Amino acid sequence: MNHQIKKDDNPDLIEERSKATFDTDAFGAFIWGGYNNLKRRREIARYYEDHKELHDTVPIAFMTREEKLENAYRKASIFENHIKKACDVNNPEEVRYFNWLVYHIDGHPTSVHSIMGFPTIINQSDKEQQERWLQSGENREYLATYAQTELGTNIKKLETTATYDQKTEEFILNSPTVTSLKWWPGNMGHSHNVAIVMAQLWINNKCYGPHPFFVQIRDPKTHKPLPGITVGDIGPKFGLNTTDNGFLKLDHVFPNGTYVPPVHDKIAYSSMMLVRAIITPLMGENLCIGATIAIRYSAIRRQGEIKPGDGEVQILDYQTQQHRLFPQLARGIAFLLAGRNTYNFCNNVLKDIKNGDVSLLADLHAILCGLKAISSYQAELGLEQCRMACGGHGYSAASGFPLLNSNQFNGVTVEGDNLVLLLQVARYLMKRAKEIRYEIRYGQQPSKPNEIYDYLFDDAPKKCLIDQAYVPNYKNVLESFEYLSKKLTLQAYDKLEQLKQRGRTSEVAWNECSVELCKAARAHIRTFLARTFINEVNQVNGLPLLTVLKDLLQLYLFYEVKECMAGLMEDGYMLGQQLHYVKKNIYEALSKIRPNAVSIVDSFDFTDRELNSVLGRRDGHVYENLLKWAQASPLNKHDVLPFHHKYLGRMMEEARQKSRL
Ligand SMILES: CC/C=C\C/C=C\C/C=C\C/C=C/C(=O)SCCNC(=O)CCNC(=O)[C@H](O)C(C)(C)COP(=O)(O)OP(=O)(O)OC[C@H]1O[C@@H](n2cnc3c(N)ncnc32)[C@H](O)[C@@H]1OP(=O)(O)O
Ligand SMILES: Cc1cc2nc3c(=O)[nH]c(=O)nc-3n(C[C@H](O)[C@H](O)[C@H](O)COP(=O)(O)OP(=O)(O)OC[C@H]3O[C@@H](n4cnc5c(N)ncnc54)[C@H](O)[C@@H]3O)c2cc1C
Repeated sequence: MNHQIKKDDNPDLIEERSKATFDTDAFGAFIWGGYNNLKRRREIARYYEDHKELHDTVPIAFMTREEKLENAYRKASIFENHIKKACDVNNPEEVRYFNWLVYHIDGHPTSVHSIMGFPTIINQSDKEQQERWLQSGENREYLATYAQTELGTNIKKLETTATYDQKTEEFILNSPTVTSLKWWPGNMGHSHNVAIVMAQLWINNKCYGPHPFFVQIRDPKTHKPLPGITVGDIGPKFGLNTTDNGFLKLDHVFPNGTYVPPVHDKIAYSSMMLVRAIITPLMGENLCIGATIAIRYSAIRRQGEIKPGDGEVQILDYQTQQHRLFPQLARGIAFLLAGRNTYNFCNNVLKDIKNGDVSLLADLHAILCGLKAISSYQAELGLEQCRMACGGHGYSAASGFPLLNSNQFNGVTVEGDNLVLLLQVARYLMKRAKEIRYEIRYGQQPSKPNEIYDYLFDDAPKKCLIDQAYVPNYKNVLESFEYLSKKLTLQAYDKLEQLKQRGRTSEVAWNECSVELCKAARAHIRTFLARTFINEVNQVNGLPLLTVLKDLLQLYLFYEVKECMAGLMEDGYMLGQQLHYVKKNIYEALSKIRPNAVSIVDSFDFTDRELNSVLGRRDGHVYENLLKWAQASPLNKHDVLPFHHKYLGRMMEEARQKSRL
């Protein structure tokens, strides 16, 4: 049953919704982690709808950058009062959702304080510092950005220095070169007045590596930059244009403090882990939003005939359109599920770390790096497919895609370039490979058992077992991913070792294997995503929901296997006939999903505000609203543009006069 049917909606959508074979609320509860969460989302969305002061005065697409910033600041100034009424502020998902409704994809203009600056203070300060800065940070008496990236350096080699002065007992923060300027920190340009500056710590001429420092960059009252601080906005970007990403130059600035060594030398990186954990479900949500817009639009757009004489069909009936869109839906769901799992894992490990237990830190780091890299890349490609699936209207800001996709671009870069992060996964895999090749053979115990990589130590079947069974066997597909991941991991490891035996240094050998290393990392993460999706679906009771989820799972698994076919077939593990079964499973899944497609996207329960798209409107009244949208364009305030006669009008007039001569 589809709960979104309303009698005045577009008739094609009513028809689509009436065909649902499952309960959309049950699906929504599965996606958002239970019925109560679904209910809370609806209550929060209603709160947002009822409070007009939180709405945009005109569509964001029609605003200049300054207007966007002012609009975001205006909302931020009243946001704190509202959020306490709308949400349980201790529930991060409720807070995130309310933020999304109010600010949409451009984000809260103090988001870096919430997701990076302040968490760094919470997780990386001692008791005394917490007493001084926790409550005031919570109250937003100050706003802290996270200033790590520099104009031209990598993080191990950061150039910003924090030198301890024994006499004054102060740290002196300095940007010694132009390349050491902090560049990119969010909300640093104008909004925030404190920066958590990552700088190389020097004590008694000894460097202790990058450490975070709490630096007041603007006067708390006047908001003017403090002496020694040069700060500003880095200019317009592809997206996130309500975020004033900034530059910062420190000229011998003196924040005071003492040095307390952390429990692990990578604790300083824990703020990045938290954000990486947030990014994967966000990528899932973005992709599901794009798929919702494109699938609804494809259900109301009629173009061409399949059976001559039968009339124009909904473009969603074309197999090509389904093949373009449904895998995005399945991937979006896979990212949401894996993201939720690892977010919980991340919070548990961060709690352990606070108690001095860092045993799971490396496992967590690797999985977060890999998921962030795969999900952001596939979401970017997938959103582009969604845009293209909407034809010309997909290119209009009215579709929502220009804002969504241009913001999405940052996903592959923020919190570490994707390839750099895949190489971190590969580092971790090479340690497991070493255990497989040497340590276990010589009687040593492998590292602590862990569901994420145990398969690397198991003997999987040597032949692919995918067959043409009517009910697909997911275990056979999962084993194919495991086989590929293990093979690529060991191949990369053996190549590395051979190169080293031939005299290459570790670093040079690493570089010469880095494409293969990234392939191994991708295969490992694909395996994790597939396993998580299977595990989650296996926990579902209730046949109608289970059936539609299995259709999506079937599409996900076989689509991903097809993407890996070169690696699976090159050594004869998978045969040509099996590739044929894989494709058959994909096409079958597309046809099974087709009648439920609109109801599946309805199940996400996205409001029109979240979609921000005329094409994806819940009621399907696209064409009349496209006209309204165009008429609202600021250009159409004038019948004749104020500067028309100055240029084009004059040009035409002069041409007419000439031709009269
Ligand atoms: C569409 C919307 C998308 C998103 C919007 C949402 C929010 C985002 C908006 C804006 C916020 C953005 C903020 C930022 O970007 S903040 C800056 C983030 N910067 C980075 O992420 C830099 C990436 N680089 C790194 O993290 C490190 O350079 C890297 C981990 C790649 C390498 O570390 P290092 O330089 O130390 O070198 P290695 O020798 O390779 O590593 C040494 C060792 O340490 C281990 N390691 C590294 N990091 C961690 C960690 N976090 N936890 C645990 N362990 C870690 C690494 O595995 C090595 O271990 P070993 O192999 O045992 O030696
Ligand atoms: C919208 C946005 C918001 C941001 N917000 C913040 C913020 O709040 N705070 C902050 O500190 N930073 C922030 N950043 C910076 C961001 O974290 C970095 O841009 C990101 O980590 C990538 O680093 P980089 O720009 O130095 O790229 P590079 O690391 O220079 O990457 C450029 C290319 O070089 C390749 N490369 C680099 N190193 C290696 C290697 N070791 N092996 C192989 N290939 C390599 C990469 O794969 C990539 O292709 C933000 C960036 C953006 C775009």
